[in-house]
Amino acid sequence: MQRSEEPRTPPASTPCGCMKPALETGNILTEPIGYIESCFSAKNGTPRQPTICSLSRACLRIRKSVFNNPEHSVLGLEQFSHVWILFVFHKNGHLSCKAKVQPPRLNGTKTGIFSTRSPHRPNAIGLTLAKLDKVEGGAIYLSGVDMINGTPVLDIKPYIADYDSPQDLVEPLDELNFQERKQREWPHPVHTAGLCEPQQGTEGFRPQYHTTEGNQPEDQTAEEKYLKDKDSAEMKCPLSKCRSTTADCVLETRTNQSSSRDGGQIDLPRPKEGRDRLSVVEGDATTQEKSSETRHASSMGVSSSASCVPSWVKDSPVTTLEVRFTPHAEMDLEHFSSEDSTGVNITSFKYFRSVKEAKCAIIDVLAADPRSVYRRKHCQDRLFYFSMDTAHITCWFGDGFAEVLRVKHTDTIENAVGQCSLQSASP
Ligand SMILES: C[S@@+](CC[C@H](N)C(=O)[O-])C[C@H]1O[C@@H](n2cnc3c(N)ncnc32)[C@H](O)[C@@H]1O
Repeated sequence: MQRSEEPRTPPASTPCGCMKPALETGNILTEPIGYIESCFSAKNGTPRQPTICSLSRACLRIRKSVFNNPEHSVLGLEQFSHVWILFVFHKNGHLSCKAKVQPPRLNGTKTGIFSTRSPHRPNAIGLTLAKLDKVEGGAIYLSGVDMINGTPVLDIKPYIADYDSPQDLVEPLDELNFQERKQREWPHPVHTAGLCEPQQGTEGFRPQYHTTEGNQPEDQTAEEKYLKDKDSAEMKCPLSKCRSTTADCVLETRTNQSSSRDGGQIDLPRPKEGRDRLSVVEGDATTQEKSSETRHASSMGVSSSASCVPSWVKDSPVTTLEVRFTPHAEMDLEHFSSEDSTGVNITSFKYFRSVKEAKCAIIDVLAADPRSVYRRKHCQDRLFYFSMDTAHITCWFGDGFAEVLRVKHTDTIENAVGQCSLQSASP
């Protein structure tokens, strides 16, 4: 990482001479709330994002050193379907990072670190949205993860679509809107009271297009927010194809979330009530507010509640691969399943529930091409190995496909390695 003129750690004392507590300077000593137990033992072959492999499972046990009664800390969490996980990329190998990186999806082209999800960042912190399968005591069972076994977890937070997900997914910014956004002048700095405010840099500036009218989510009642969001979602969606589906999406989200909220402070209307309510609100909304919102949205090319991504994320130059299994590999996989004395089918997997699941997970991982850019470009003829659960997979890549050659139990691999080292150690 390059050194800048500024000290890396902000001074601990303020202009008035008083000492700033570590928290105020952004220096916090973290303590993992737990460590991930996951089906991935190494970085190689671990999905780059949680959405790649929905069958990748993990468990997080809240440590007793953090809370005497870990189960108290996860009370109510079971009512949510997904959770954000903040974790440390503890296997980065080094703490350095570069300002520009080559994300695998860009296949060699560089872009700024902060426009990527690269693990090699100034603070090696990862963020994953995982599916919450169940909560048992102080243990949280997850699926759709991209973290390796032993990953230290700093925090978990419930995923709340209303807060965390812009409702309308739109196409990438077209060139015209992109240029317009680049040239757009930012408003004057917003000065906040207090002696200890940041003095320089872009802190304190707010891009206009992020400013929304009215209250922040936390200040609103659930109903206000429901009605406003619903209203604006319908109004702002710039794509006609979104327009027809937005209402149902929004209602669906709320239907799904209503059970979770019943346990909390927020009480949302039931779907039917929601629909009835909707028509009333549409009539209530002031034309003035609507038109200014619409104008603002169209000047940006996107609505203020919409999200957009660059085309390299959406349509990566790296193609999805076809995944094949040799007959040998198919046979290997079958060996993971057997019948116990009572005729019940059992598997020797820890996380997968069947051979079929394991096969699906392997396909998901390989279809996304898990190779690094370097490997993709310079080591095409080399075998690729990775582990998932108790399976050690050997494969190779051809033009547009990946072929699984062998699937062995990790125990047999470890035994073989152990025997080799014993042999080489013997005189
Ligand atoms: C591209 S990162 C994305 C992680 C997270 N979803 C994010 O956006 O911050 C995912 C990759 O990080 C690597 N990884 C996972 N757990 C790690 C750990 N504990 N230490 C270092 N690298 C890790 C794996 O190679 C995985 O493919």
